[in-house]
Amino acid sequence: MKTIVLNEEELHGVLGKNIESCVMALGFFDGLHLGHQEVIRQAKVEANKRNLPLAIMSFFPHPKTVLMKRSDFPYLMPLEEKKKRMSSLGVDLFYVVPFNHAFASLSPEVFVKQYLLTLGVKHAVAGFDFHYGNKGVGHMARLATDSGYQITTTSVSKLSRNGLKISSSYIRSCLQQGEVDLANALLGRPYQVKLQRNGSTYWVKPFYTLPALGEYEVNCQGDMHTVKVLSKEEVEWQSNKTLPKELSIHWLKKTDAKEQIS
Ligand SMILES: Cc1cc2nc3c(=O)[nH]c(=O)nc-3n(C[C@H](O)[C@H](O)[C@H](O)COP(=O)(O)O)c2cc1C
Ligand SMILES: Nc1ncnc2c1ncn2[C@@H]1O[C@H](COP(=O)(O)OP(=O)(O)OP(=O)(O)O)[C@@H](O)[C@H]1O
Repeated sequence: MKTIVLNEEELHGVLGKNIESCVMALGFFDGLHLGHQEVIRQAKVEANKRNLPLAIMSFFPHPKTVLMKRSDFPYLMPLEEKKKRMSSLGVDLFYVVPFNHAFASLSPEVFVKQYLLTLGVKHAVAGFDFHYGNKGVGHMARLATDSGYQITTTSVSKLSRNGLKISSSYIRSCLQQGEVDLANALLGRPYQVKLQRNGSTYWVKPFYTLPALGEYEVNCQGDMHTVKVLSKEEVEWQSNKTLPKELSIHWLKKTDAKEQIS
């Protein structure tokens, strides 16, 4: 999989080249949960049907950090992990567009023409609630029109669980409640976090979110352990062995009574 950070310069560079046609899935895709996996699965089917590569367009940082000025946004995974998972889902090209005020203010038509048509998109796939263009007024039902009927579309229906849309926000709220087992069910795998040793405890690495304070059973390289979340950033690891510099853990379940991060 090739990753391209698509700033203005890169885009203008692409304009001069003989760009290959593609099928593209669009969205932020934080966590790559079951809803995201379904969008990418359907996009892969469309790409295979046409014998075209599958591209993803994502954004960075998260639009809410720019539009709502949220500096403490609780990301579920860093870009590096998103890349690895995208690649294992059969994505050929991963475009990351820097999300800033200038980009956010593009009209839906200009976004579709300047970005999607320039990148050779023949078919676009996104969820029923994907929005694009200034104030988020663009949506899947008008993307074909915005492209002058050069792009066809697939709008993926809502994937729900317990009557609620599976979403990154839902997973963030599960983590905040310590409901890591429900977060795992929405992700389709145990939630993973990377930690870095800081003396006798561990700090969470950037772009991961810890669950609520308290004790949890976790899996670390196939072994079960108990850890204690001490704060939004800090984890205590109980072990008699020498502590490694870095740990990658998968959260399994909360083992004490619920406590919330205030
Ligand atoms: C060109 C462009 C401009 C956008 N402008 C706005 C905006 O002004 N206001 C807004 O709330 N969202 C805006 N969005 C963000 C979308 O609403 C949405 O958050 C983003 O495309 C990620 O999609 P997803 O959240 O469905 O993954 C824009 C998106 C694009 C692609
Ligand atoms: N449950 C779902 N069913 C169908 N499509 C979905 C679902 N969740 C997300 N999508 C689609 O996947 C793409 C990426 O979505 P996005 O990153 O906005 O996820 P989200 O989980 O809705 O995030 P958030 O909760 O932060 O709004 C978009 O095209 C979106 O419409």
